[in-house]
Amino acid sequence: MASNRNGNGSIATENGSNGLPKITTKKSVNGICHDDSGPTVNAKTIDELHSLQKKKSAPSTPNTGTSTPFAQISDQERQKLQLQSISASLASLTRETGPKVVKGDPAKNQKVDHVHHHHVPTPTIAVSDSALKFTHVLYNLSPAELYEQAIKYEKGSFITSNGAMATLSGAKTGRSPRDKRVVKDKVTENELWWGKGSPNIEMDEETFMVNRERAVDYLNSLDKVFVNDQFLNWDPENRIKVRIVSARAYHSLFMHNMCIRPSPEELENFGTPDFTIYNAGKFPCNRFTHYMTSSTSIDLNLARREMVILGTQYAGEMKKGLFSVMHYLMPKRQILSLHSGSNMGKGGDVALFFGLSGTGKTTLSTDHNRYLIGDDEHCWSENGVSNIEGGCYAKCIDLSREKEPDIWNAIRFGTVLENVVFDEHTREVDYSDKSVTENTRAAYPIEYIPNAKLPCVGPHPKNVILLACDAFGVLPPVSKLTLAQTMYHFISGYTALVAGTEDGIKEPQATFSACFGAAFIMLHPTKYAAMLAEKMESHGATGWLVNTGWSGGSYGTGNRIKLSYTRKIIDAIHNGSLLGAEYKKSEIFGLQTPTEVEGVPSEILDPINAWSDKNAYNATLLKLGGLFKKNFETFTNYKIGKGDDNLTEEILAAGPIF
Ligand SMILES: Nc1ncnc2c1ncn2[C@@H]1O[C@H](COP(=O)(O)OP(=O)(O)OP(=O)(O)O)[C@@H](O)[C@H]1O
Ligand SMILES: O=C([O-])CC(=O)C(=O)O
Ligand SMILES: [Ca+2]
Ligand SMILES: [Mn+2]
Repeated sequence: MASNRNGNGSIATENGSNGLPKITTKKSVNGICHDDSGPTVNAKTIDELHSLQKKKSAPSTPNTGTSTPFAQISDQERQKLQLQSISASLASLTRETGPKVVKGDPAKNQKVDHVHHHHVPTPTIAVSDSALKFTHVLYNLSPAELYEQAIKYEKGSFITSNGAMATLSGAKTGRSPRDKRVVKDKVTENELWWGKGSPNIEMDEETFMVNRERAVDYLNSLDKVFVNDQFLNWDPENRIKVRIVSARAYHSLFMHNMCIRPSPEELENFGTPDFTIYNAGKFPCNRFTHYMTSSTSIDLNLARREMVILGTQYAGEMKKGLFSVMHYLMPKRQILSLHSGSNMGKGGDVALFFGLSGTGKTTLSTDHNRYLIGDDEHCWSENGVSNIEGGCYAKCIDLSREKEPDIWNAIRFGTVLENVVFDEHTREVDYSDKSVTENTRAAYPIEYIPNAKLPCVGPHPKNVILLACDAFGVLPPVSKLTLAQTMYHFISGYTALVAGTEDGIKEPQATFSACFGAAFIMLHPTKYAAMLAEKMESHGATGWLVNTGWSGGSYGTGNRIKLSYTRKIIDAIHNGSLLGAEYKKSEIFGLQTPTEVEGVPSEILDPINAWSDKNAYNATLLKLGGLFKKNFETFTNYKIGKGDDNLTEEILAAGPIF
């Protein structure tokens, strides 16, 4: 039983007189007793040990060349300018002083030496508590740092078994389109789309400033705020610099993942942002303020290049708010902004996937056999397509490893998992659980998808796929479109909205949303449609309508078309085989429907065959046709494109006829 550690030479045992091992210690050479002989730690105190654990981040890239305005300045000077810029973002516009802005975590109790504060001698009467206060800025933290912040300070933040960070977005688990307002001024009054059908609900400049000050005051009242400086758009000529000021590590990590991440060098030379978001999250707007109809307000001021968020913590609001900004800025440069996914085949063929929320943009653009350019927001310029974002935002309700392996594997360290339910002990996520919401989401950097195309740009699209999740179950699983039909369906933007993404919608229902994203467009839909028609025509792209919704009956009776069938249909579009298939023309909608698609049962290709009640099918088809017609009435007075009226007339004739 006696143990021997003679190999170490410090303790030897032998049986003593009482039967117990007798402990003898071997005298060491210098007379000092060691309890181990391994290498010792290079610290004399615990504090010293802790300081050894963290080494300074790699210093910013060496200053070579003189091309940048910052090239000649010292590190200290650059830090000062950066802090000055953030301080300017956070400055109150109604008070002359405060808060003082300092970089770093307040919990670390560092000495506040590099304070930036304009030293205007102020009469004592103007001194306020807010002027005396420090706001700590957590600037472009890393995912690991943001995890620690979230877990320490934000209730509902947990690490799941796959390494992702689970968070709760609070009372709002989807966007609030009825609370999104745009400042109507001399310029935007004429430039933007206002009135019926438009997402742009007006507010005035004065009210915007009231809300802005409310958000800034709230953010400054906190011990610390998060600031992200990042980019939008992978097209280097049309890149936009954005700054996001927020109250939560969750929001900072979400935007870290969703926007394009600057390199350390790009961050050094960031300068002044082109657009700033003030996200006050849970802090509500004031119902006594003009225009406010709830405690939530998302306010866009294009002249000031600012957005204010009050009373919602749903992170998608920031992503889609910036998308609206791009829908304004890009068309001014003759660039088309698109609510679409995009991927590219090995041979360089690019496809666009349009569709409203939940129709399959992310699911179908994430394709193991193709390069992912992006899953949700793109630009189409003279040079081809470019992703606006640096990450993906996938729905994860009922997510399965088998059906969506790349998305499944992208959920790991660094990924934000919104509103999912997990086992309290194992921390394994149950993707089928809708207890918090149906709209559970994963936000991950695009490089988490193994075949992401980096940089996220590609040549001109060959196929333009319009996705509709038809809850009526009467649209064919796939049809080939003429250019006029493509425009008709693009302007209509039909789907059966799947529950959850827009706050308050619980059941699928037929929805029309112009350009497959009326909630985000800023100009009249026909402006985007004309640009799309022009681009598709000059680059010879083919339009397709794919129903990712119901077959064999409406929602409730039929079933959603199997994802594996839809994937086969998409494959046949990509590889060109569907272009040469045999087609027949459908009733009412006049859609060209193939009679065969490899890997898909032919009886579902003509939807009537999948319905047992043919009369019900015909009645439902007519009903949907009527809804399309009625929706299109608002567009009949608009002309599309320049020159003659041919395209406009063709588009009007490309809808259902009965
Ligand atoms: N036949 C099908 N085709 C596509 N998606 C399907 C199909 N059947 C079921 N689904 C499911 O529908 C959902 C499609 O959601 P997806 O995230 O792709 O939407 P999205 O168009 O990207 O929306 P958003 O703009 O809100 O991000 C996924 O959960 C997917 O698993
Ligand atoms: O904005 C969101 O919350 C999700 C999304 O992508 C969309 O609705 O199109
Ligand atoms: Ca998506
Ligand atoms: Mn989207």
